[in-house]
Amino acid sequence: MNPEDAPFLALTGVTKRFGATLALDGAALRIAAGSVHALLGENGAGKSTLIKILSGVHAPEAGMIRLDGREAAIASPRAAEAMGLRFIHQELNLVPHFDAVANGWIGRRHPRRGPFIDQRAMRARVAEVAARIAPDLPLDRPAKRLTPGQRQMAEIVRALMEPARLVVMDEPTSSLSEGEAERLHAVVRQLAAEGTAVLFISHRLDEVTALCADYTVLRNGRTVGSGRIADTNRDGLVALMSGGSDRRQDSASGGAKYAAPVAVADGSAAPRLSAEIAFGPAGEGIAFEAAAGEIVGLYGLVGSGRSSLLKLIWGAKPARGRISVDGAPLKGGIASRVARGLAYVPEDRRREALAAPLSIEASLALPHLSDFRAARSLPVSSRPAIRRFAQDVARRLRLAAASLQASPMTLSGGNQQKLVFGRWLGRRTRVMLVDEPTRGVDVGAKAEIHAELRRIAADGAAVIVATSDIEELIALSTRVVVLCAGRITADLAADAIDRGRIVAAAFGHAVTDVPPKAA
Ligand SMILES: Nc1ncnc2c1ncn2[C@@H]1O[C@H](COP(=O)(O)OP(=O)(O)OP(=O)(O)O)[C@@H](O)[C@H]1O
Repeated sequence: MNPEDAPFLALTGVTKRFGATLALDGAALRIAAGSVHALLGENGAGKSTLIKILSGVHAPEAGMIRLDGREAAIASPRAAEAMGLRFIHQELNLVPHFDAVANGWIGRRHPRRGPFIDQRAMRARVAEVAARIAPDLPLDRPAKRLTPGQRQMAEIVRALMEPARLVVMDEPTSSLSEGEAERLHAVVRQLAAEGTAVLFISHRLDEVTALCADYTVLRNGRTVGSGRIADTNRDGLVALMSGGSDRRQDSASGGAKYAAPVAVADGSAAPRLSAEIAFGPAGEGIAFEAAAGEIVGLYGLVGSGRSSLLKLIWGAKPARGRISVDGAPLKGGIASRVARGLAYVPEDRRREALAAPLSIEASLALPHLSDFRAARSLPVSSRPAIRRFAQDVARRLRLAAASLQASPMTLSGGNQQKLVFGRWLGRRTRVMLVDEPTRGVDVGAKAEIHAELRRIAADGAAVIVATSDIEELIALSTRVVVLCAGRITADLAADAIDRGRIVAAAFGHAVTDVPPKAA
């Protein structure tokens, strides 16, 4: 930020402790009016905690907040709202059954006509805001039937119903397709041009350097750098975030040795995984295969079926048809699939993976407790074995946790993602199904998760990764399968993987598997 840009909002010396964890340790943040400001830091650095202090959810133990140069107390979310501060959280807060109009008016005084609520005035106000930033948003459709990109827009419309001075967006593009993310970037630029500051949290450094004017980096709860994006670059930001440590090398040395509950390759010629199942809107069917050692990237727009396909193979949804591993059909539910060497990392880590009231340690061991039997014949698990496993996973993925006995809910978002992934490390896996493996995960941990996936494939598993991050898809996959409305529209071998083909296929254009033309 230029010295001449007087910050309209300045936080200094902000400190916040959760039990033994010092989440913020004298952090500072200065935001200029109308600036797009990036808040950066590794998982657990304190970004969400700082946001929650700004939004009046947490009270800091020390520090000062100044608004327009005057000390301000943000005692509650309502106080933050009154100051013109708006928050768009990672887990969106729309009521699923309400449309954009009803959602826009939640918590506000509805316009009245005599004793009645004036529905027409309600709609007109929301339509007026939407016309500025999201003219295509269907205002009368329930939030649950909107795409993730439309839901983001509905949230932003709601945030702008009253004049806003700052809109805070916590990883807003992590579940958006490329086109939707570009649309959101355009809205961010427009807000800034109109004088509204945007505080933008993202682990995608390419988008940060393209979109943001200023940055602040947090590490271990402290502000370790801030300035103009134009005066730095990606490497400079990564060095600030990590403190200069090269985590990739560290993680490569880890190698867990646990009981191998599943016999590996039996030498049969059958593909590691094959599925011929009813699929698609009319149940027309899909045929999908993956070989040992492959990393198959699954790509598709929202509604294409990539997450459903993984759930069917995993057994979380009943499938009609035949799914085989090494030529032998899968029978039974999830437990028998785990015993056959399947592993699954779900997209929605909160709902599907972290709901149980368990410690981090127990939650890591949960999907395959029988691996930790005290003795083969005893149906009880060995706590020391679980502890050793948890400690090793925490070390390999650099899980930032005050204690492995704490609840997973005390972990930062990115560290929760490491937990649901880390569950499957050190096991002999035949088929690894992963949905959005690095959503919300910082750059260093992303490289570690990719390295683990490559190692799992090299050990003989078929790895299938659904991702909406096209850079990740291209970097990680040895083959790319694109789905559109429940049909496979492209199956690209390694030398045919190409961004243009992938995007065309995602929109339903059939693409043939030909190698790209030489330049
Ligand atoms: N309610 C809580 N109880 C205990 N510890 C917490 C709580 N909320 C956050 N923490 C801890 O505070 C630290 C900072 O977490 P925070 O969520 O602010 O990180 P973050 O920078 O937003 O990370 P991410 O990029 O993963 O979202 C972490 O060590 C986290 O485990």
